[in-house]
Amino acid sequence: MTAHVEARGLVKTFPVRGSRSPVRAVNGVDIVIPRGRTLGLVGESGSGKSTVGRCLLRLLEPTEGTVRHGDHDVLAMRADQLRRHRARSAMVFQDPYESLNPRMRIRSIVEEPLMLHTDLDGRGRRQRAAELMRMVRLEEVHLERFPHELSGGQLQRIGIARALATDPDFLVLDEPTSSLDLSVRAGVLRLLKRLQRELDITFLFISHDLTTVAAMSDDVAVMYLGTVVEQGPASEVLENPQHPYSQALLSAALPVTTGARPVRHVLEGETPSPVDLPPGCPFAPRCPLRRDDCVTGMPAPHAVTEQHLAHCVRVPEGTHILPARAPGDHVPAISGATTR
Ligand SMILES: Nc1ncnc2c1ncn2[C@@H]1O[C@H](COP(=O)(O)OP(=O)(O)OP(=O)(O)O)[C@@H](O)[C@H]1O
Repeated sequence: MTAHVEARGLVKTFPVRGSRSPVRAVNGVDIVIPRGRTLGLVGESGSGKSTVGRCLLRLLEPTEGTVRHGDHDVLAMRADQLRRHRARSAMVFQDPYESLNPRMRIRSIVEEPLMLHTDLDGRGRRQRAAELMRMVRLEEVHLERFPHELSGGQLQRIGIARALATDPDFLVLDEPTSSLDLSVRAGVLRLLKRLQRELDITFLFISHDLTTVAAMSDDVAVMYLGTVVEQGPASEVLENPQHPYSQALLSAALPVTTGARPVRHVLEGETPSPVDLPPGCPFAPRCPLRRDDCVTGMPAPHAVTEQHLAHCVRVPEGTHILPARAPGDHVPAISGATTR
């Protein structure tokens, strides 16, 4: 399938005060999302997921690489082209109480992107705001309220309405349900799915919650320390992870209710600092299957199936499966992997 949104060789560094080495938050990421599909981006906290999302929207300026959206080379756009292009994409943030201005009425929050990116007059904006409220299944009367008068679930629907205001065809959803009560999460996820289907929107769906990612995603990419270590169809990556890091991440998040006793893989040590990246495979220092050639260069992607890539030198040889641990072994604390 042809890409609707695509990044190649994406790198983003941030300067560190008092150090000559920058943080390499994203270190050479390739991503492809076909039109109307969802790529789930998973990985522990600090692995670079949000930075990738912001670079795709050019809310952050990538240090290296290319980003394409539709027919456009996003990074080549001048300021005026970029301003027009911004109407075609948007971001939904984790916490709507933080991301939406508490001093603005909901109407102003929803209509602001229309002011910035369209020529609609006051009447046109009011009509669009009313339409957006219907799309996110909220009553119009909420437009006259302030954020603190709405529940978390209602407010995230406002965040979605605002993101959809200019009729974008690409959304970055950065943990869109993590701050919500369990009881309202499913409703917001169903809403997102319906809107995606009806409006043919492409999603990058960032989440710690692997259950949610499984429910939402067509494809999944697993990030570790600024790189994608594995990506492919969601069912293959989540049910049959190949990269040792993906195996550990997913095993830490196995639902405890499944029949067989889940095998959980222990990872020793801490994730290295993105200021001082290890040579070769970023996971090598913690990988139980590490060998000498893991540190000599970044492993080339190996095609497990046509669409399923794993960046591990052992995968082509079939020696990449982590050994099972004895029952009662310590359960690893891989931050960010949950089944909440
Ligand atoms: N503006 C910034 N300045 C300096 N370092 C940054 C900045 N933004 C992100 N980083 C660093 O880049 C790395 C990746 O961060 P990022 O937020 O993209 O990860 P993440 O996977 O989205 O994490 P989380 O799940 O906690 O949001 C981290 O080490 C983070 O500290």
